[in-house]
Amino acid sequence: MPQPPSSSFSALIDQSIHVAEKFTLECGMTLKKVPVAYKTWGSLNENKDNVMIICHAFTGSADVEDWWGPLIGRGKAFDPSRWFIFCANVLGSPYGTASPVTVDPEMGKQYGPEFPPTTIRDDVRLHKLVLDHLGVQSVSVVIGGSMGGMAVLEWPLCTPPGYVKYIVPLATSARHSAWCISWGEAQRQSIYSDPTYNDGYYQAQPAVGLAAARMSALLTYRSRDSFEKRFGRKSQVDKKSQQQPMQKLVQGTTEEVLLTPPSTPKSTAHEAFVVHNEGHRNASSLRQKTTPSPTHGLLEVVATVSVSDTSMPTSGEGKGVSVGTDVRGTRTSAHISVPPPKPPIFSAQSYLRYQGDKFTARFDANCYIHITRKMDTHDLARGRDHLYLAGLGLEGDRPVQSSDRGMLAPYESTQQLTPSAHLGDDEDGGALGYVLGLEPPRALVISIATDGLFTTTEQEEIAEYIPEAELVVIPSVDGHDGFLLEFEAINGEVMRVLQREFPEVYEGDGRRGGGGGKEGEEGGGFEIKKTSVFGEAEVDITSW
Ligand SMILES: N[C@@H](CCO)C(=O)O
Repeated sequence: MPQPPSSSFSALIDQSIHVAEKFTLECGMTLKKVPVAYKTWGSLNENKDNVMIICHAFTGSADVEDWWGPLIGRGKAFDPSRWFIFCANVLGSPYGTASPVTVDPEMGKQYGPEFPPTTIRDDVRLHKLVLDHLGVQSVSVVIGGSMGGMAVLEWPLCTPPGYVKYIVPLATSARHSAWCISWGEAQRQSIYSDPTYNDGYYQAQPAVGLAAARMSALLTYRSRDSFEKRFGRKSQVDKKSQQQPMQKLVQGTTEEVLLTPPSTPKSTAHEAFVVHNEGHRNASSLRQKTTPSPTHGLLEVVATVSVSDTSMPTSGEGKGVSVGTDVRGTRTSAHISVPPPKPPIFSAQSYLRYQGDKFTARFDANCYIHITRKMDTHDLARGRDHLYLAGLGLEGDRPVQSSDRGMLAPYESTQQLTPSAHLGDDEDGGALGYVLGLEPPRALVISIATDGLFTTTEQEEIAEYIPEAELVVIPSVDGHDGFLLEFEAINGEVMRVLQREFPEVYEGDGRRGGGGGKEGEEGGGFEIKKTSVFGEAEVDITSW
């Protein structure tokens, strides 16, 4: 099987690669020659402790400028003139760190579906090796949202006490909820159901399944009201989105697949078939289909909707189509005197398809499966119940040691599935509350008010058990992705706590020079200046 370079996706990013000679994962497997992709901005101070770690979300990368760009710059929350900012790509992501698209140095071929399972804790331990390599002595603050927020919560627990001084988790949870686990499962099933997936041993990206997964994921990242406000029942008149071939990623090159079924109706039944399958992206199976029976009966339903509901968008080519009702009350076939109507395309539908295509050009299906499973393992109390018991004096007299904090907590499937005590079961929050109590004090926990994926209740739980933590709920119509879009509000909140917690860092004008893309840039506004490749910011929301 021809192998693409492992950098086929990561080549998009100007980043550094550190290679760890070997790394043992929580699952017990040892990876050799492990690439870790990372980016830094600013420079280390003399004490090598002015360190700000930023943790990326599910499909993000080490390129913070791409997805949180408006937060970086002089006078902003991520100020490279004051901070040494570090962001590393997670295991399993296609953007440079070891993943299913990486070539296994021992086998000489991509890991593919054989890439071993990894956890958020593995990411933290691996990224700390890079910080050690860079000479970092301790970390002032760790900030990140969604999956990045999971890592934020794990950093202080997977490193020696005091190594991390402060944390800002956004739009995240102390453990992955049943709701999130279920969405991940549904999205994996979309990928598995693509006939080209081939158990993960594909040469060409199973783009149809991956696009479907991204479409449903995207809906969980937004909100009902944001879609209503943006799209309503508008039609999509741009023919591009209906007719443009979808690009399939094939080992770094692209091939085209027809998006739409044959468009010349041979009969009214055939037209119904075409309308029925509008948007069905598996063009090859459509080509193999036999013409459906004219008595199929679907035409009536579809044609009636097209012409009797005047609020339905149409391409404008359906004028003159009439649908009658005979004396027995049975619908008759559409009377086609002019070219038949194209299936109606709502703007909202078209946007989803656009997002699906955009995503398959930048992400890998095996990586998608891998990272959703990684998030499923997230539970701060997993394997740490003994800390809680020791705290209650129920596990002998052994004092809690730093090595207990989960740095190499055993990972077994049974443990992964063992629920920790539920918050609220005990007044003290049980094991999870106890573990949250080990986090650095005064954390700023940020929630997006309309987040239906990682709900405000989950951030309330985090804030309740971290000593003296503060919860800020940011109003936003955008749902979960608000953490990638509400730049000004997030910047203000993060700046406020950083100046309070690290007054010494804000003395003077800040340093100039050193490495870092936006070193000299003054704060400026928070408008989106460029459409993010990896994040959700779009300059022109109508450009698709
Ligand atoms: N929309 C973002 C956040 C998900 O939590 C992503 O795709 O990574």
